[in-house]
Amino acid sequence: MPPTSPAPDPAQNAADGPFPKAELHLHIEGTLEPELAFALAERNGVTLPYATEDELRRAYSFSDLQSFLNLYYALMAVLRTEDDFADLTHAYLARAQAQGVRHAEIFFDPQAHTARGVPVGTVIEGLTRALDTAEERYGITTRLIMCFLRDESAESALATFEAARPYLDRITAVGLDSAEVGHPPSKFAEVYALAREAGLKCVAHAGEEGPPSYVWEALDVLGVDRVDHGVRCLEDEKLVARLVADQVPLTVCPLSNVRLRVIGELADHPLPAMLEAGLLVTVNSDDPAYFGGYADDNFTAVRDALNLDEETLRTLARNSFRASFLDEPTREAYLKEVEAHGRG
Ligand code: HPA
Ligand SMILES: [Zn+2]
Repeated sequence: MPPTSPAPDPAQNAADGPFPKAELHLHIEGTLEPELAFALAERNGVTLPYATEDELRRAYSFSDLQSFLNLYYALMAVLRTEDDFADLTHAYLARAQAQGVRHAEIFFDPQAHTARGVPVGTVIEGLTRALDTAEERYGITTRLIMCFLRDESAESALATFEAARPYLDRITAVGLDSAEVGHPPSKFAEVYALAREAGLKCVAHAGEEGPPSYVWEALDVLGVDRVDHGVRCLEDEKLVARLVADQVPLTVCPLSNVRLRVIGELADHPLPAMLEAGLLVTVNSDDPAYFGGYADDNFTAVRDALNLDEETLRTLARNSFRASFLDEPTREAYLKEVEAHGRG
């Protein structure tokens, strides 16, 4: 099946097109667009509880993180084979390319698939088959981040890590996602220690719906290299000081924050205050098929809602590469592209 065609917005940014950027907070399962969901459902003989793509789209109205997760996990029923995961990834890469994404560090949720009888090897082989073509076909370098579902047990995370051991050479980092409140980072101290011992980087969702104490735990118990979301850090002055002092990157997802009601309106988003405080903030799309926009759609939305100027967008683009897990020469090459963008 060919990847779905990208839907670029020609009005974006100036004549130079979208800023070159890295996407650091992107759940590949959250890029499953309704048309691909229906196509895969048909291919795999899966019946979706929605008659049409429009009916499915009408379900994209969320009251909080859990209400989104319920649909996110339900739709994954259509992802069964290596081809499915490869097609999903090609569709994302084509869209990302049109949005100026030059580097993508991509989350996946193995437990959401193994729980349905899809082996972790099928998932990783499918994803990496597409990712192995990404540089040549789309001009995008990539990394893969394996996430543990925090509302599952610590034992399940450990078993997942062991099942993925044969594939660790394809994986750059581990992450932590799903329902946050009631599932603090410290629950996963043991599996994060194993991941670090195996030479992996560590990230974790914290401070999206959960309190600042979860961000402290992600830093001090899990030893994360980046915090995903982290917007609730602003409730704790000492935490902000720590994040600034150590320049711990925060992968903020503005359209996601509004759709999941973490923030009232985009115009009230604390992104400018976070930049002003000296935090190493990046802008990302999280689950773009569900939240109304891919990487540059998020850049454009915050620019318009918060009146950000070109130099602030350049800072966000620069931060995205600074916060990435790229090797230094590649990072420097991308940073040069950011500086040159829009300057003839
Ligand atoms: O925004 C998110 N938060 C937590 N878990 C998730 N899994 C997919 N998206 C998210
Ligand atoms: Zn996320």
